[in-house]
Amino acid sequence: MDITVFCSAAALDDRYTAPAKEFAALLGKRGHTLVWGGSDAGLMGVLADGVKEAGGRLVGISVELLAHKTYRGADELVMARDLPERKAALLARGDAIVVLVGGLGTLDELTEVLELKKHGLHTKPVVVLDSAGFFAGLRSQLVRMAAEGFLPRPLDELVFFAEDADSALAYLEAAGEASAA
Ligand SMILES: C/C(=C\CNc1ncnc2c1ncn2[C@@H]1O[C@H](COP(=O)(O)O)[C@@H](O)[C@H]1O)CO
Repeated sequence: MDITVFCSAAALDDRYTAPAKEFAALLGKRGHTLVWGGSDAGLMGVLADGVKEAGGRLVGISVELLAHKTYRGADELVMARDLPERKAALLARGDAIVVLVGGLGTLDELTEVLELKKHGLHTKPVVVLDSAGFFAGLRSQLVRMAAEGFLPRPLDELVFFAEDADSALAYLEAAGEASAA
């Protein structure tokens, strides 16, 4: 599968880098392709290094504004003109979306992907890898939205919260097999 990953561009401690490395190693070993923002910054760089070391393929979708932070070892690099074009390309290139810990950029990417899915504009599986309980607050906000009628579809149709890398990838692989059947 081609798996689009959104995650932090910040340098983070081991609570967050260890699960990202574990996910990257599994992704590469199982023959998947990483599609990501094409940067070597922070967790984005850690993820790309991990996938590369594990023998996976890398497709970077960067943007002119951030060209100076482009990761050097990608198998394919696409340069978008602006951030909206890049976000659309990141969604279009992946068979599935995974979100690792991140800040406002990652949150913006996640909410856009969920909003588009809510409207039926894509049907790709979306997995949030909830390392160290980082997404507990967001998850409880989404549960409240669902319980109080703010969402037109069940929350579990929109997003799956995974506790670890193994269950994140298992969910995606099962979803990929189901859509191929
Ligand atoms: C210019 C610097 C770092 C480069 N920054 C980025 N490079 C590539 N992609 C980025 C960068 N910053 C944000 N993004 C996108 O948003 C997500 C990360 O944002 P967050 O706020 O850190 O969560 C990520 O998925 C990217 O697609 C500094 O030297």
